[in-house]
Amino acid sequence: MAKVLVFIDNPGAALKKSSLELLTLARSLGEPAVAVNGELTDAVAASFAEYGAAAVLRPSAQDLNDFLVAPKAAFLAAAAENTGAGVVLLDNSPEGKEVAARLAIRLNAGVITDVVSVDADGTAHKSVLAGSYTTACKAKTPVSVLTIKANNVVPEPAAAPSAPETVTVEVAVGTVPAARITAREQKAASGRPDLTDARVVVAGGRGMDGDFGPVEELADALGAAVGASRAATDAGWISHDAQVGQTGKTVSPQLYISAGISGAIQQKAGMQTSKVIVAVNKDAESPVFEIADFGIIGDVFDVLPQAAAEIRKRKG
Ligand SMILES: Cc1cc2nc3c(=O)[nH]c(=O)nc-3n(C[C@H](O)[C@H](O)[C@H](O)COP(=O)(O)OP(=O)(O)OC[C@H]3O[C@@H](n4cnc5c(N)ncnc54)[C@H](O)[C@@H]3O)c2cc1C
Repeated sequence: MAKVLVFIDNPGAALKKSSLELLTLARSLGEPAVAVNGELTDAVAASFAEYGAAAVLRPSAQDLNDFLVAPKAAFLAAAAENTGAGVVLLDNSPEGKEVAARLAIRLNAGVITDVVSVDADGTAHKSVLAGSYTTACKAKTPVSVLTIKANNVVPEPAAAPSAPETVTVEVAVGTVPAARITAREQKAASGRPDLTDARVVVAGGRGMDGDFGPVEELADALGAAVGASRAATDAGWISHDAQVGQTGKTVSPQLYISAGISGAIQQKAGMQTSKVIVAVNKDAESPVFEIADFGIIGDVFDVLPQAAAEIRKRKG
């Protein structure tokens, strides 16, 4: 059976849904093992067993978080060699992609990013050129490194839990050329889900005219993350972190509500793999309606508050 290695970086107190998705995908491709950096809580270890991991690999060095990505790639390369993995799966975050690239160089492996699904034979599917094409691609190398977009796999525990063995992997951090982190500042938490992992995203554009209140109100009614077009972030109405699109974040939620956004190709590039797209725009000719599953021709300042009120009412 093919060996599949999943990289989980600093899982925290409990595994994120995107990590459970990686473990579920790994099981569909072969026998999964997990390389974990950072603290490993009992709850996280229990999830590894629940999701059928055969082994949990830990770095010998405890200070990987003191550096930028290079030592993490070194750890993962050693873990891949230890397990004989033919496929390595990482999340599709900017850091995940950078680790993937460095890992691929170390393993002489093909790397495919922005993957939305993987066939049993290792063929990966992704959309390219600002979402204009969907492609199927397969690495020709013995090892392939894939970064997987969140929200494209339904997390499912294994039929029977495993009893993963714990393996310590030697990582000589001192021999890896790496930049040391000298200071960190915690970002204020919004209380909303992370944009790239969220199951529901409510995004606003220039049509919000400087007032993101209705977007935030609807997002909170739905337990959603808040996104934005570049027009809105460039105008300073909301932080650049919220930008969705070619030069912003790529999201793939179950539901994407687009409010006062025209649907330019650079915006579509970041959200068109969403499962259901609902567009609210007062211009019936707006290109966003070409990709929307449901369209509401109306003013965001009428539609969004009504939707939020109705959702709150139904939630009780
Ligand atoms: C290299 C490059 C990279 C880019 N990267 C990105 C990116 O990552 N993400 C991104 O989003 N853009 C990106 N852009 C910009 C992109 O081309 C568009 O300019 C941008 O997406 C437009 O944002 P918008 O839809 O909010 O604004 P507009 O195109 O101005 O659309 C506003 C929409 O709101 C509607 N509207 C106005 N008032 C209301 C109202 N009261 N109620 C309902 N609807 C209303 C209008 O009918 C219109 O359709 C990039 C551009 C370039 C050149």
